[in-house]
Amino acid sequence: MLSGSNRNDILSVEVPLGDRSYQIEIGPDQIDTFSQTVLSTMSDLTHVLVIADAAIQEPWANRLIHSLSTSLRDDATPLRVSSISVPSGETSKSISQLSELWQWMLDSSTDRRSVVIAVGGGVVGDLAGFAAASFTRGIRFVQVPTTLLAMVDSSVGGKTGINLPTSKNMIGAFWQPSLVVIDTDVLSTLPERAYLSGLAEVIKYGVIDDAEFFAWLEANASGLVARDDGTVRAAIAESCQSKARVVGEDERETSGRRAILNYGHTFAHAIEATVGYGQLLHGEAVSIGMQMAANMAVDLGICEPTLLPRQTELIQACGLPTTFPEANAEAMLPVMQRDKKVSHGKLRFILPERIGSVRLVGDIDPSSVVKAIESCR
Ligand SMILES: NC(=O)c1ccc[n+]([C@@H]2O[C@H](COP(=O)([O-])OP(=O)(O)OC[C@H]3O[C@@H](n4cnc5c(N)ncnc54)[C@H](O)[C@@H]3O)[C@@H](O)[C@H]2O)c1
Ligand SMILES: O=C(O)C(=O)C[C@@H](O)[C@H](O)[C@H](O)COP(=O)(O)O
Ligand SMILES: [Zn+2]
Repeated sequence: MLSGSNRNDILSVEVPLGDRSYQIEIGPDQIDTFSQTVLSTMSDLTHVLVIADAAIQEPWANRLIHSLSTSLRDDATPLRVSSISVPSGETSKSISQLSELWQWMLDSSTDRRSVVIAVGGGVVGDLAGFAAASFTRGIRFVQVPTTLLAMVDSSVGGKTGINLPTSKNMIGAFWQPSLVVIDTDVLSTLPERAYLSGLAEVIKYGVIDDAEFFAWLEANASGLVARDDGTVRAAIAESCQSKARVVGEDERETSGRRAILNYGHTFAHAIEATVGYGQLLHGEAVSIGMQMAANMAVDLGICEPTLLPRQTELIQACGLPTTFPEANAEAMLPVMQRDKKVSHGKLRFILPERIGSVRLVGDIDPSSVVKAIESCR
């Protein structure tokens, strides 16, 4: 773990994807020197398109834009910088918002050498990433995540996209960023609820992939909730390492390995869609979804008995929900039928066997699904 490192250290994690490999730079004080980092990765850069969450335009996006517009390239010419802000919240992952971005990109004379810079949480990262993936069939993009959730999960791995009214992330593309810059200082303005939401995906890595990390989280939950600097950076680095490893093994979720990152998500996405996007934050829905999945695994007799109480205790210690009284199995089931893991019309779930190990389980009777949902009401 990284807990002993100096505050000013920048830690680099590589996402290993052959000639599309990229770095994740993790550490403080990176916004004001952002242009140097980008130009050292993309020396041919002439035009950047900054797409930012409206809530963080001031101060973070404006500081990053200042860094870009005041720097010169090797040949002493300035970068051309265009910028736009996107309304905060899940409802911006929509076709109408995407369409606005496409028009703006066209009006800004975007060409194949332009680069999109996504500055925000998972909403802006997914939306701007898909705008980059689709405009002129794909231009480069850089992720600058500003929520904990985006730092530990959504900015890494290249899943980009938007929602349909009843289906999360149903339209999108695998489109890898060229670089991910995680400036941990930006977390200082993140509201409590959004911060805690990110801890759900951190806990997920412990359950799916790393029992030692899970035990570390149990021992450090209070430091994480209190945003202790070293503890937070260690959790981000460990999470990025887990995600980079899994994505490197199965970039497009074809072998089944990457599907483990979907632990709790079949339930979570159905909750988000049925209660209305934005009512619950993604991480809150994932916490409840992981509880439903663990209950299902216990019910099917495939799960070691201490997992559920340990997972419950850690989720609660991180200030996240473990129950959801409004969960409506009747409404959720048809939405779950459109989950991307459905195969031959059958639902498949990532279920835990023990802390640090999960597997993809198919052919589950709908009555077990209903029981799992009701176990968390
Ligand atoms: N692509 C992937 O692999 C992947 C992985 C996980 C989640 N996701 C997606 O990510 C989305 C959730 O992301 P999120 O939790 O970051 O939500 P979000 O992007 O909606 O951000 C949460 C809130 O924090 C605000 N905010 C962002 N940064 C801030 C800062 N530094 N200071 C103050 N306020 C700030 C935003 O305005 C918003 O209100 C969901 O759509 C989910 O489906 C995608
Ligand atoms: O990167 C992945 O793979 C994930 O599944 C990460 C999830 O945390 C994330 O919420 C993702 O957007 C879900 O993707 P989907 O394919 O189930 O829509
Ligand atoms: Zn998720």
